Amino acid sequence: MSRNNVLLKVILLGDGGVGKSSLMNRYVTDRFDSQSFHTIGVEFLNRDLEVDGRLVTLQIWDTAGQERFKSLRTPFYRGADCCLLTFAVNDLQSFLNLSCWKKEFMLYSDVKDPERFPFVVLGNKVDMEQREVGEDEARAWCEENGCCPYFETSAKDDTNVTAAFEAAVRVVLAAEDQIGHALLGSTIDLHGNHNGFTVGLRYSIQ
Ligand SMILES: Nc1nc2c(ncn2[C@@H]2O[C@H](COP(=O)(O)OP(=O)(O)OP(=O)(O)O)[C@@H](O)[C@H]2O)c(=O)[nH]1
Ligand SMILES: [Mg+2]
Repeated sequence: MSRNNVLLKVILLGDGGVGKSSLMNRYVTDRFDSQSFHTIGVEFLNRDLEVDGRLVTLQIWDTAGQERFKSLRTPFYRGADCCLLTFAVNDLQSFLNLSCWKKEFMLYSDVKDPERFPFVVLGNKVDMEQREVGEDEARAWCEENGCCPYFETSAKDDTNVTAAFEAAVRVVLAAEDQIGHALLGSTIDLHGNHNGFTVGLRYSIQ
């Protein structure tokens, strides 16, 4: 891949257990683990892709959703190009908490243009029969919050996972085309073996 790739940082936020790590792992490694581990701190993985003829390295930052790890995740919000607000459709509280996640992101990310910052909302675990959040309800929240794109996903069944990450790329590229944001390929070496890292550990969800 050319050295002039665009490097985009997207960050997954949402309550513990909604499936952030599972979505990232499904997208990057095409695997799903039903016995997942809570994330502690942050992890990231890179995936190269082509969207609408543009080569992109998507750097996906996966954060710990549990409240007690707040101080470990917030330092990594800066520099994000898009925020993927995630809830689980079978967990009403995780949906109600989307506003808190958005606020936390805005507080710590220090984005230059808060009104225009791109968010994408993911309603995960659509494979589950017991829903607590309807699609209409979720879409209404997105409408009221900057008309952000909404995707109903399943990391387990691989439903809409690629579509959601590609949508994140599209909204960032569209916004950057408008403001002439700098390409980062010349400042970061993406050609080594540094395809991801972990800050912290994981532990088993009981
Ligand atoms: N049925 C179903 N289960 C899922 C799905 N995505 C994740 N899970 C399960 O939900 C649990 C939590 O998933 P994680 O990906 O670890 O959740 P997380 O949001 O990363 O949680 P934290 O790291 O604590 O913030 C695990 O048991 C996963 O296997 C999905 O789409 N469908
Ligand atoms: Mg996790």
